[in-house]
Amino acid sequence: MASTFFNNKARAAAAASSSSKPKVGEAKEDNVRQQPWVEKYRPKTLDDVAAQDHTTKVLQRTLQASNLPHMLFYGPPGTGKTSTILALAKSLFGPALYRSRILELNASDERGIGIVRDKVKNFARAQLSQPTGLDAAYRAQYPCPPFKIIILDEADSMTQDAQSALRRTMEQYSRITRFCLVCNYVTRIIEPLASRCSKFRFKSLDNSAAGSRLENIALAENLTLEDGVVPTLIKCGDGDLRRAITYLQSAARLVGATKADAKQANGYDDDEMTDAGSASGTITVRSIEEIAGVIPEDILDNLVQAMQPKGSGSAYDAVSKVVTGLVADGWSATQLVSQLYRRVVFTEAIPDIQKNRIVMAFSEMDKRLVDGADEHLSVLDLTLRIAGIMRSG
Ligand SMILES: Nc1ncnc2c1ncn2[C@@H]1O[C@H](COP(=O)(O)OP(=O)(O)OP(=O)(O)O)[C@@H](O)[C@H]1O
Repeated sequence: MASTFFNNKARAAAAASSSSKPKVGEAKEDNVRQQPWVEKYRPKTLDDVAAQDHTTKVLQRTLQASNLPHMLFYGPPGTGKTSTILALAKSLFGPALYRSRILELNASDERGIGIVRDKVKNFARAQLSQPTGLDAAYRAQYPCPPFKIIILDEADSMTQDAQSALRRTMEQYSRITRFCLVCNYVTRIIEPLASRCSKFRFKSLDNSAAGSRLENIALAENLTLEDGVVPTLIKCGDGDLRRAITYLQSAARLVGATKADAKQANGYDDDEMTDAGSASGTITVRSIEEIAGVIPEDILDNLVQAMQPKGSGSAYDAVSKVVTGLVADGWSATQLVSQLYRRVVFTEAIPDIQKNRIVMAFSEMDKRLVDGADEHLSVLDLTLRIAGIMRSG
């Protein structure tokens, strides 16, 4: 099973590193190495934000005018929403004022009505302290406008009551406090709140923007990539750059583990790394797919084959056998649903009228899985329903 494989690798890497004595400077280097790359390569300025040109252009203008409206950033995960508001806030206030002028609440904070009445309101109404000790050069670089910013990340997970309570606070203290709501699903933000904000839509990164970002990271980290790794990362990331970067870092760790194993087994020290060591340092397409939990095409072929109409008999035995095997091998139901979706919906072989019903079955299954239904039963139900639809002609 994929996860066991990686756990063993991770254990081997940990064992290898704990048995060797750290050299001077290694601990610090390790900290840098272990820092999540999504943070390390988070855009620092608006110019660094890739593929959201319209949004960054408008925000550059507000930056020059130093006057922000309340804002609502929405769009798919990992497309730069949080990075953009953080970069904007840093450009407005600089390091000296950033902490006192920004309140950032994210999904790990409780965001019921209590927190809006308490933490958010208290910060929103607090008078601005006059910045002291900022020299002319600092003021020339950072506009330091006379307001604070409250960033509510994942605002779509706020309760309706909490969102309603926010309306009044937004209005009452707008002179000294601006809000930036960040969310994936704009429809989950109540209309009176949305209408108080300027809306900015973030789109999934196109392949070339995501690809060049990933290539730059690989270059900066001195990684060797097999042909096809970047397109595979883009495919597995599915428009989410955060996910693609995380897969790349996991694969690089695995390569690190392989090098450590090789060094330990062969007794080489750092300066004596051989060709064998560097060859094992190449990141492969398969390693990315393993990390992403991508189900190999031949396994998916078997499932699709079992679902095909054959004579008048039931598909149950054939489908159930493949699904039981998939579950026993530990493949995630969500992954299976997403790969199967692409297979079934993009094929020409199924008529549109059937696809219509199949898509309905997928959407119901997606909801069930999000609600925590049993994975085995859900996948079995979905695949049998699709088989039934295909048989019904
Ligand atoms: N447009 C982008 N330009 C450059 N880097 C990006 C971009 N989008 C995402 N990234 C990378 O992905 C990481 C995550 O991005 P970010 O947190 O801004 O996404 P998000 O849209 O706020 O996601 P979520 O909706 O899940 O909160 C960043 O640290 C950065 O490395």
